[in-house]
Amino acid sequence: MNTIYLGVNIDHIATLRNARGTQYPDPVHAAEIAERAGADGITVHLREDRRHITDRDVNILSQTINTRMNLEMAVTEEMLKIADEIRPEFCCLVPEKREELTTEGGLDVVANLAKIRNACDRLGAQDIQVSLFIDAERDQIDAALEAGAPYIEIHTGQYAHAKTEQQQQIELDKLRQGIQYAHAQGLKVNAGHGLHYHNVKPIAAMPEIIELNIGHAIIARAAFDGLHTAVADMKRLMLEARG
Ligand SMILES: CC(=O)[C@@H](O)[C@H](O)COP(=O)(O)O
Ligand SMILES: NCC(=O)COP(=O)(O)O
Repeated sequence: MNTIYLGVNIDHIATLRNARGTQYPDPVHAAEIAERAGADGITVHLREDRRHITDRDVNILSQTINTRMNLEMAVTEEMLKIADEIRPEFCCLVPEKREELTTEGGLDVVANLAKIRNACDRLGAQDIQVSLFIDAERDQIDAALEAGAPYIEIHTGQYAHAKTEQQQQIELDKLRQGIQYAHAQGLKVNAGHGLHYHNVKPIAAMPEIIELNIGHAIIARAAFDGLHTAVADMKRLMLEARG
């Protein structure tokens, strides 16, 4: 049975810091604790509005992370230039709307194929592994292949936010079909968004998945149990699910 990796998204450490304009809690410190607790990578979303993670955070993290950085970013010239300067191991291209509370869906690769293919080419030329954050839809998966991305990250938000067990099962089946299809096409498959301690196992059990990127639920749990325990507990659940 193959293993599964945990990318810890530390955005909301920065949300707490920015709430008061203090220097604490520092995402740089959080990354060090998360890695000690078993994180296989650190994910940060540098949003256009810098509502949480800032350019300072990304710059320092790029010099201090011991595992690997997954820089989430919109497909803009500004962000592509930042990725060129930072040279993270991974870039995950995500949709972004200023008014959104959090990411609301996957990238529309079908409608933006030329732009996204160009971004994949530019990032790939800098030896950055590109992942496209998409919904588990065949047309988007096919478009991701056409765009030349080696990875996709399947958006698990619909599953995570399902209101009933029946709807959750429907969303889980959609995810499973999309993940199996993408894997069969030769894509490397990650997943994330809205996963927490009570819904992560069915996703982690899917053998095609390489990595889960999880943030909000871990940072929330850290408020009560501490970040080291929150990360270690999530990693343990994922490995238990994988068997
Ligand atoms: C793409 C995704 O699902 C998250 O990684 C993203 O970072 C969510 O945005 P916030 O972190 O701002 O909630
Ligand atoms: N791409 C998903 C991610 O990095 C974390 O999303 P969430 O767990 O904060 O919803």
